Amino acid sequence: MDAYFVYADIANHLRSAAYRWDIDEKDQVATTLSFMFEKLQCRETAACLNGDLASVPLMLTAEETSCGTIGDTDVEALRALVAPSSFGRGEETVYDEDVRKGLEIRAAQMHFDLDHAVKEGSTVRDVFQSIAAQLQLSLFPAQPVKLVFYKLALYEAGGHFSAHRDSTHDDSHHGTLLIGCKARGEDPYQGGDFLVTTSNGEMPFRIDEKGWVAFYTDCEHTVKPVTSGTRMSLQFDVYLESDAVARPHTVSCVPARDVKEIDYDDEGESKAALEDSDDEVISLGNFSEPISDGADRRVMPFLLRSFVDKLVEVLRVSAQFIIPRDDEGRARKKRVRTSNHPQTIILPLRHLYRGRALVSQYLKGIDKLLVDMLEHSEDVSVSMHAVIRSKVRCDEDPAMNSESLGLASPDVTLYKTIKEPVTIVRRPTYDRKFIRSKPFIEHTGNEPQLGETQYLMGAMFISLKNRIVSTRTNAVEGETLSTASLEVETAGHIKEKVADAEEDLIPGEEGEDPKD
Ligand SMILES: O=C(O)CCC(=O)C(=O)O
Ligand SMILES: [Fe+2]
Repeated sequence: MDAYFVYADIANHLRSAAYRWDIDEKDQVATTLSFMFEKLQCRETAACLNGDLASVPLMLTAEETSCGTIGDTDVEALRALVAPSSFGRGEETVYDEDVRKGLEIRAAQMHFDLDHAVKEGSTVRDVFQSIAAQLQLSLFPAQPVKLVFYKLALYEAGGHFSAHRDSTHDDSHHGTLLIGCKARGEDPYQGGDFLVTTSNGEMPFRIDEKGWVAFYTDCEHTVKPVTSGTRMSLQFDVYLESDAVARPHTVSCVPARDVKEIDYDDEGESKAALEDSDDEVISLGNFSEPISDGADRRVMPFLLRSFVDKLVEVLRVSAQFIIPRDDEGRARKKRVRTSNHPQTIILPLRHLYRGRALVSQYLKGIDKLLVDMLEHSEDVSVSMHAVIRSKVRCDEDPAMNSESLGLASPDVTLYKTIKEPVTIVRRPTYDRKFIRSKPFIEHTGNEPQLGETQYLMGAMFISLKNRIVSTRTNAVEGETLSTASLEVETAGHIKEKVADAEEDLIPGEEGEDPKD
């Protein structure tokens, strides 16, 4: 059954089928967990109409003059500054019109006059501030949000950019914001559709001067070929950091908020988001995401809570070592092993994180909501690590086939094999794309050699905190312990082990697709 795997003591028992824990009836509860995990959906894009954007002037830095506004852009003035757009392929910077055909102007050559009044009583600064506040509510709840101008992109007929993820420019960089510009004296561009692929499906947008679109940096997106006209977009990087960190080209920064301040109604929409803003909200709120099949699947806060409750239940059911107590509550000396059920649950992170950004302050979407809830849980402890899963395939001798699970080091090799049994909760429609994989040994020479693939992902490790779980009657190897307490010895040993390794860990890495 694919929904859920257990790996046990793999290093020492590579070929032992006995250590594979298949799901049978008693494991229904864990299977349920996998389906519940799948149901946890969270928005990964946000978009909003904002009538004030059109009157924001675009300033050319060298001349200190404007080249019109977002709603009426002097394309001829921009043409003197444009350069062809490259993209990143692995470590290289590449020009390849099959992947990307477009022009751009870098942030150093343009800026915004933040004090300019767009209408009575409100300035360009206020316009960006309102966008940053809405991004915080919709994509980055309670996290500090900073908007930093990155570039202007210009596509003419034939221009396009095939599916890619945006390059991240720092560990704190987690989103992209786009605002379209209208070319002066031209009809609106044709073609040039903008598609964002989220883990909830594909979302189409039109990039124009009427509003803004934002998405997490690891969401793949595509600019379809422009068929006529001039398509321009202003691109901003979204950093999760306060204004104590100085960054050139910053246009706005909203500070972190106390999580408790965010007040979600029963629909999972943030009430504040709707009250604070005059803008027409297309999609706001942290828990809902209209998806492309037309269904409006919503993740209510209670779904998240019941998922965490179920996690705790599974861990309790799996509690492996129990210390029977006598009537005075003293632990009996001998520990009785009742099962080899895993005491650690591994939840793969849904998003990608670079370098050392695998920390709760930088998590995105459902990852962030889950970690926040787990960190506040009285029942479980949570830590995050890069996990590597290796599959070894031996065509000569299929009995040699094996899989192992371990912690990854910065060079994406196995750092430490996880020997304890663990449960990995996989979504039934789990998407490989979010995990980097590489075949690293080929069949070579005359000798048969193992073929091996590694998958790397960021994951949460969850285990019960050390505590008395319950006082109840429990059968232990046929013996009935009346008034016995069950004390669960947690999988803390995994956590300690990981703590030694922590310094050198690299989390879920980005793939090698075209990036910008
Ligand atoms: O212009 C756009 O809509 C976005 C372009 C883009 O994805 C990029 O330049 O990375
Ligand atoms: Fe992009």
